[in-house]
Amino acid sequence: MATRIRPSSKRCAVIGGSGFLGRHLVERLVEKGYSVAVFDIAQRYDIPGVTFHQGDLCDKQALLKVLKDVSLVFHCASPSPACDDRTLFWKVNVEGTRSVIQACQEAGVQKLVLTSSASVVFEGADIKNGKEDLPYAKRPIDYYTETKIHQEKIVLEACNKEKDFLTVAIRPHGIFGPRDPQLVPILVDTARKGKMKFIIGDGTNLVDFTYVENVVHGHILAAEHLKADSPLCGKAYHITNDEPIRFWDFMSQVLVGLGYDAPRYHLPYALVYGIAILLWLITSLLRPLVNIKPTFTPMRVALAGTHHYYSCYRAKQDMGYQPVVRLQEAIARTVASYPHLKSGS
Ligand SMILES: NC(=O)c1ccc[n+]([C@@H]2O[C@H](COP(=O)([O-])OP(=O)(O)OC[C@H]3O[C@@H](n4cnc5c(N)ncnc54)[C@H](O)[C@@H]3O)[C@@H](O)[C@H]2O)c1
Ligand SMILES: CC(C)CCC[C@@H](C)[C@H]1CC[C@H]2C3=C(CC[C@]12C)[C@@]1(C)CC[C@H](O)[C@@H](C(=O)O)[C@@H]1CC3
Repeated sequence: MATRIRPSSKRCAVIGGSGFLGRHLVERLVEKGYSVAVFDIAQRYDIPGVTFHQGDLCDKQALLKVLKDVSLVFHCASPSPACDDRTLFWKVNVEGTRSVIQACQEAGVQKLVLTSSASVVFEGADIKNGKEDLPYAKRPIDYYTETKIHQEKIVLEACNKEKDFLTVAIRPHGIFGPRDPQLVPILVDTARKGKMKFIIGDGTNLVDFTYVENVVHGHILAAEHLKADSPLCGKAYHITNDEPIRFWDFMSQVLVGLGYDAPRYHLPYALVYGIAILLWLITSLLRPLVNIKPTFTPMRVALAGTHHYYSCYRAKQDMGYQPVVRLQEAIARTVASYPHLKSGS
């Protein structure tokens, strides 16, 4: 039997490396001297020294070709939560992740770092300083999150020290920063439609928003600390900015920074949540005839009106994690990165 020569521990692949988080991760890995192969359904940029492989992670043979000479894989690919396609979520996040694991094992990859989500434990009720031992949500806030739960379980269960295949899951929450296609663009779009005048609830609910560079830092620390004798094997880790902020203060700071008015008028949480459920029911019934996407979905209202912040004590203890960019600096950098979204532009 031919023995496989172990590739350098600095040869890695980033599945989903063309995305928002993936690209920031690739850039930092290159800065740190890693040689990086990106595997993604799309190529959206070019960086010297990074090889791009266009393909679907559900295609095990295509993945195998890319993974055969890497020792470390980051899996941060997923359909966008906004795409609302249940078949695609299941195919990519669940079945596709199984094919990623098989390809890693067949190719002799030693470490797999999954980007999971803190929302795997969120059911719409307050979470204050939640630890990783909270049970998975029995009623997740949406189907995307349901598939993230399955995905995380599959990856963590695959950790096998005897087979020299180690896995870990990073659970970020509310990632933001330059080039994010989701949080700031949706917020600005909602403000431009005149729908950001209201605060849902009393406005005191605390939430984690995590700057993308801190999330990247957590991923790389996890990869570097993941060893057979380390506590990381088969575990999940919250990675946040460790500075919970009032949801509506965060939204207001971003809006005002971009030249829009901050929301001012309060609406009762239960009322808005009830209306969101009703709208969701009506639009679901009408879907065969017309595809309307409401701005205030039950999921967004739940996220906007409850506490959801998480402890990253475990990451501090096991991998020496500390955020590298503080929240106010992160907000300033983010606002400055969106000149095209400024009011009046
Ligand atoms: N953005 C957040 O707030 C947030 C929070 C917690 C967790 N996450 C997780 O972080 C990861 C990255 O999210 P993001 O915000 O960068 O999303 P993104 O949409 O910017 O990036 C996802 C990337 O995955 C790629 N991809 C999708 N389907 C694929 C497939 N079948 N094969 C290969 N590549 C595929 C896309 O082309 C894209 O480049 C995801 O796993 C997401 O669930 C995101
Ligand atoms: C219409 C307004 C009330 C809100 C406008 C901003 C929202 C679009 C974002 C505020 C919190 C964001 C968020 C996510 C998507 C965008 C928001 C709802 C996620 C659900 C995206 C998927 C991640 O896995 C979740 C996570 O656990 O980090 C995000 C949670 C926060």
